[in-house]
Amino acid sequence: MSELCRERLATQLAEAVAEALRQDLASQERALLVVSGGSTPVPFFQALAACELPWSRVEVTLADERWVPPAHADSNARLVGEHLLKGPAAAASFVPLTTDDATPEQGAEVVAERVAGLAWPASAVVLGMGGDGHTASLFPDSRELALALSTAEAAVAVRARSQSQPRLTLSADRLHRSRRHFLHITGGDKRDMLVRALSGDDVRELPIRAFLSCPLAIYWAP
Ligand SMILES: O=C(O)[C@H](O)[C@@H](O)[C@H](O)[C@H](O)COP(=O)(O)O
Repeated sequence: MSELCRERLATQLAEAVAEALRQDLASQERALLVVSGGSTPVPFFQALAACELPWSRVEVTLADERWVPPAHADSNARLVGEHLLKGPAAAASFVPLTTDDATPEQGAEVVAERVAGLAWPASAVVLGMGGDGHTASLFPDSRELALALSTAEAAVAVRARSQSQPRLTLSADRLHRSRRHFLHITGGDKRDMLVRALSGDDVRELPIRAFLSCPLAIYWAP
């Protein structure tokens, strides 16, 4: 049952995001979509790839990335390439968050400049959430969390004990620069975490809270 619910949720989210892009493309030449990685988005990516859009006018980038080569199994760029940028959607302009530098600290400035040049404000930012209340790579156990929550820079290198790889995340400020925000989560544990996040305001404890004070379309299925 939950599988069917999650498929329907993914389709509904894809239709909402496609409509957001269409609305903005009616009045601007290019539109930006920011998506998250992980496992939850896969059916959403597949449903969105099937949507009718002027994909050549759509820019796609990530809310965050693991600092691994694009061909690595853990790469979010690889995930987007395998599930979203297929068929007509392959005409979209994908902007990765990694460079050839050995560390995200070395590559962060170049990535920040690359990201800053996109069609902000985004038409849509689609966030996920981890079981620890993180979103993008804004991790409660990261020493760089305070910086990522406060900087005006577009991208920040982050490391977290809970994560096996260093990361590059868009800053909270940059992720807020969108006309629409969506949160895509599934299952009881994430529902419970969202309830907990909604009942407090300490962003450093649960970074998803940084996005609970703006309009947020929550797409949740069991
Ligand atoms: O790079 C990542 O992993 C994501 O951007 C991350 O923020 C993700 O949205 C959450 O960790 C939820 O991941 P799942 O969908 O796999 O639970």
